Amino acid sequence: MLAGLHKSYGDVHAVAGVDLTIAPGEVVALLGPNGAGKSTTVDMLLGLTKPDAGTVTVFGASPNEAVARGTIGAMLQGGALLEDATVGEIVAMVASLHRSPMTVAEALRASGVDDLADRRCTKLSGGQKQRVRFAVALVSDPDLLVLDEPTAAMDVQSRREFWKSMHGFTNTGRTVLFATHYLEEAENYADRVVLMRAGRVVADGSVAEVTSLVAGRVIRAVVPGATEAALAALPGVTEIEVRANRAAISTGDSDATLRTLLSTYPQAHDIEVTAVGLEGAFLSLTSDNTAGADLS
Ligand SMILES: Nc1ncnc2c1ncn2[C@@H]1O[C@H](COP(=O)(O)OP(=O)(O)OP(=O)(O)O)[C@@H](O)[C@H]1O
Repeated sequence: MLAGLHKSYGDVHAVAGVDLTIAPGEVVALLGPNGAGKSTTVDMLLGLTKPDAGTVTVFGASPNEAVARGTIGAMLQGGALLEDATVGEIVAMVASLHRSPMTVAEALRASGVDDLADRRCTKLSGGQKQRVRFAVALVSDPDLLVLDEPTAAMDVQSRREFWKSMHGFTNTGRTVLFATHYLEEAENYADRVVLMRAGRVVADGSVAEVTSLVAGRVIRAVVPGATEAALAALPGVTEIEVRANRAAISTGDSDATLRTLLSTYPQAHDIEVTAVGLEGAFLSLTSDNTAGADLS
């Protein structure tokens, strides 16, 4: 779907060779630190930005054709809403631009704003505005929904409700690509995670696959008498962090590390071993000294 995409802004190579094929029905989370190139990728997918090189195909058509046919619905960061119109009027106006839209009532219900139909957009909270943008994205009854940080302005409760609405949409077998900074949203709602850094895809797979790219576990313990250098020399250790008197020992082989730790420092206590989660994988794979890893 996205092949060999490149986009530069002056000296900034915002997207530096992205290839991504998304199968119908997949729910894909696009993750990456600020400036990784997520929004630029989304903008090219929607035909809002022209790539310097590479191609974008959406269900066999160009992005502009797909948007015109209503096969893509998009919800962008801070997309403008007509201030003087009511929620119902805005959704109806967008519906009128499409050939086979949902009814306005359906779109409002599916995005959880049916009680706000008569409210003017100036009178909406940030989270409510996001849900109206969601209704606008849904009303064409798209096969692919593209969302750029959809829950950015929402509180915890609104986010939960938003994802409940989304679930109703994805249950019907539609495809979704969403960019997010909330790792738990990727963990909870995506079938697949695409992690970007500096304009490239550095990991692509299920949450379990991406997490397992960062081999290892973290052993936390109080180890009286041990120096940082001595702990770093234990087998399998990749990183050491000591805070107060507690060491966090990252390791690619927690069994070997722990065996040697206990035989060398039998006085070690308060020992905890935890797996590196998606957050650990995210931090490790997007840090400056990491080479790319692609599971696809
Ligand atoms: N219109 C533009 N003009 C100049 N530089 C741009 C433009 N749009 C994006 N960039 C630059 O391209 C790079 C990628 O930006 P992009 O917005 O795609 O990242 P992102 O991953 O979406 O970041 P964020 O998480 O902060 O939204 C950044 O360095 C950004 O400053």
